[in-house]
Formats: sequence, C-alpha cells, structure tokens
Amino acid sequence: MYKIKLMNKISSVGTALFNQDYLVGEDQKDEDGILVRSATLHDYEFPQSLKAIARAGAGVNNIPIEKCSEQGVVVFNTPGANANAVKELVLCALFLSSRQIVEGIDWVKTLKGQEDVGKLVEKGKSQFVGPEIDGKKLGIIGLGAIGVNVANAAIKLGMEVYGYDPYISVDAAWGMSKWVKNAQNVDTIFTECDYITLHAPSTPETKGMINQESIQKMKDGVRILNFARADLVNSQDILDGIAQGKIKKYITDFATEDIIDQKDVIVMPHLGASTPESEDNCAIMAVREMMDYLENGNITNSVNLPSVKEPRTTQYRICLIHKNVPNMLAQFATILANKHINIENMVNKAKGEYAYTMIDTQDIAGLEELETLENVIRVRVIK
Ligand SMILES: NC(=O)C1=CN([C@@H]2O[C@H](COP(=O)(O)OP(=O)(O)OC[C@H]3O[C@@H](n4cnc5c(N)ncnc54)[C@H](O)[C@@H]3O)[C@@H](O)[C@H]2O)C=CC1
Ligand SMILES: O=C(O)CCC(=O)C(=O)O
Repeated sequence: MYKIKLMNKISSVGTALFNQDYLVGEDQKDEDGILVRSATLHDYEFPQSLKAIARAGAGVNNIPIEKCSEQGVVVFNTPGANANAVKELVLCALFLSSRQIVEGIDWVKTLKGQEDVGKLVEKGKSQFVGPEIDGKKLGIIGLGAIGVNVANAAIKLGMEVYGYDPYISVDAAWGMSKWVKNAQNVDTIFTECDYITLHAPSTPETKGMINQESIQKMKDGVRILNFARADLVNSQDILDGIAQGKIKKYITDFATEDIIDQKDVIVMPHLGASTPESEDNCAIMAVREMMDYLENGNITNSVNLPSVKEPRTTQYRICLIHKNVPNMLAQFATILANKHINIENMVNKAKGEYAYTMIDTQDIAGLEELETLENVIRVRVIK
C-alpha cells in the first residue's frame, strides 16, 4: 500500500487514477509521495518514507530541490500542462495593460445612482483611452511552454515579438513561430519593447532582473507583465518607475502587500493556472508520474533526476539513487555477481551531480551492501 499526502487541493480527475493500492489524503503520515501545487515545502520535515514529490504545475521554487536530491526524493513537475491557461491570462493582461479596462469599469461603478449615466459615460470616457497592441513590440523573457505559447498568439494578434532565452530547448524552438525575433541579449528586450512579459523560472539568475537599472533602459510608457514569480521583480523599483512615468502599467499574478492597491498596478491572485482544464491536466500528469515511479521506478519529468523509462520484464527491479561519480556501476555489478544474481537489464543516467540506476533481476540479495556503498543515497526494490 502506498500513502500519498495531498498538500493542496488536487483535481479529483487526477487523484481518481490512484487504485486500491493507494491511500490518498491530506492527513497521511509516513507518506511515500506528496502531491502539491503552490504550498511551500521548505519548512516541511520529510519522513524517511518519502520517495517522491509531484508538483502539479511548472514552478518548483516551493520545493527544496537540493534537500530532496540529498535525501533521494525524486521531484516531478508537469511541463506544459498549464501553459495554455497561463497564455490566455497573459493575453488578457496585455489588453488590460493597454486599454484601461479595469480603471474604466471601476469608474462606471461610481456613477451608480446618477441621472443620465449614458451621457456621463460618453463625456468621461476619454480619460480611459489606451493604445491597440497591433503593431507594437512585445518582449518575452523565457521561451518555454508558456513563453512560446504567448509568442505565437501575439504574432497572430499582429504584434512584433522579440524573445530572449539563453537556454531555449530544441522542442521549444521547433514550436515557435518563425516570425519571433531572436533577442541576442536581454537588453534588447528592455530597450526595444513596448510590452515586456516574464516567463522564466525563479532562479538566482532571474531573481530581481526587473530592477531600477533594467527599468531605466526601458522605453517611456512601457507595460510590464509578470506571470512568472514575484521575486523576478523588485516591486519598489516598479512603483518608483510608475511614479516617474517610466512605467505605464504593471500587471502581476503575484500579490505582495506592497503593491496591492497601488496606482497603475493590477494584481491578480495567482490565477494563471486556475482553469478546470489546466487543473485536470496537471493532476493527471503528476499522478501518472508518481505512480510510474512508485510502482516501476520509471522517472519522467523530474527536475532533479534523469528521465529513465524501461518496460518491466523481471520479478525484481533495484532502483538506486546515487552521486554521479565514477565506479558506481562496477561496484553494483560486483556486489550482485558475488551473490550470484544475474543482471538481466540495467540502465544508468545522470543529471548534474546525481545519477539513477535501475537493475532488473529475477532474484534479490546484497541489498545491505548496496545501501552502505559510499555515494549511494537510496536503494529501493520493487517487486
Ligand atoms: N502564474 C501562474 O499561475 C504560473 C506561473 N508559472 C511560472 O512560469 C514559469 C515558466 O513556466 P513554463 O513556461 O511552463 O516553464 P518552462 O520550463 O517550459 O520554461 C521556462 C523557460 O525559461 C527559460 N529561462 C531560464 N532561465 C532564463 C533566463 N535567465 N533568462 C531567460 N529565460 C530563461 C528556460 O530556458 C525555459 O525555456 C514557471 O517557472 C513558473 O514560475 C508557470 C505556470 C503557472
Ligand atoms: O497551481 C497553481 O495554481 C500555480 C501554478 C504555477 O504557478 C506553476 O505551475 O508554476
């Protein structure tokens, strides 16, 4: 029986995939797996039993990745599963940033109880004029699942799109419209674009990238959208930029106390992935990744360990998480050979400092020796 702890509300379309071999709920203790959306796990004490965390979503900055790797906990996410939902909200934000729609709607509410509202509206509406996006320049920082979706949609809306991503994947590049211009450096985005939208993860490199220095390089009247993470932006510098008239509008999906209720700032309550379609997609993908790892040792879409997927052909599968250092395979093979265990299939892959080996056998022995090897982090046998 596997125990799965839910740290957030996860779509039942996904959790329904767990069969009778699983106990699933918010109160599970000594869990084998955790399913999470945005809840932070940084202060959560992992039980010894924990083998995997699946983030039903893209960003993993709520999970202590290094600690997980050190403890042999595989961390999964669900790449692209919520990208369309975020793209649609970003398109909405593009229009909101241009056309003073929110401000206009708020103003109309103030006319309640007045006589001849129609006449007042026609007289007062000129204060809410805003430009069309057609023909304007949009800069996208981060061309992954969301950035590419936004780029392609913005091209269709008639925008001139510049993209910046020093680590763009081959798949993302294949999926991107040929009309997207390749910005060789991030300053091109800052200096050229009328609208700038952030779609890179929160990393030491991206944290605070929108700051006083980058804002000063931007065009007067720039509109900035942040649907990536709060900490990519220095919010005081944004407010200063707005006060100076440099920034026309800042729209973000991340509410922090300092920017709520500020002029020319629109704050959404982290709604990017909040569609039934996206919640279902993320939950289904996360649950499938979790089950395949717990039941078969296969790893798909992990952020801290390599992708490894092999069909089961033997009675036992030994799964080893270890440091990515020389001589590990030779040691595994020697220990098993000394116990007269025949290896029928073996795969080994590495990701950064860590590696994963799956060994298929018909018999089992020598586990204690494998466990005590230097640089071995976790040994698991699946029957
Ligand atoms: N508002 C919301 O509800 C949501 C927010 N997000 C946020 O959006 C981010 C992106 O999501 P996806 O596109 O699905 O992820 P992704 O992993 O497909 O794409 C991220 C892209 O950013 C690029 N990147 C990394 N460092 C960069 C840098 N220094 N400069 C420019 N680009 C850089 C990567 O190469 C990658 O192509 C997530 O990490 C998450 O923080 C994701 C989903 C929902
Ligand atoms: O689950 C959510 O609502 C947040 C989605 C998100 O921010 C992400 O996938 O990175």
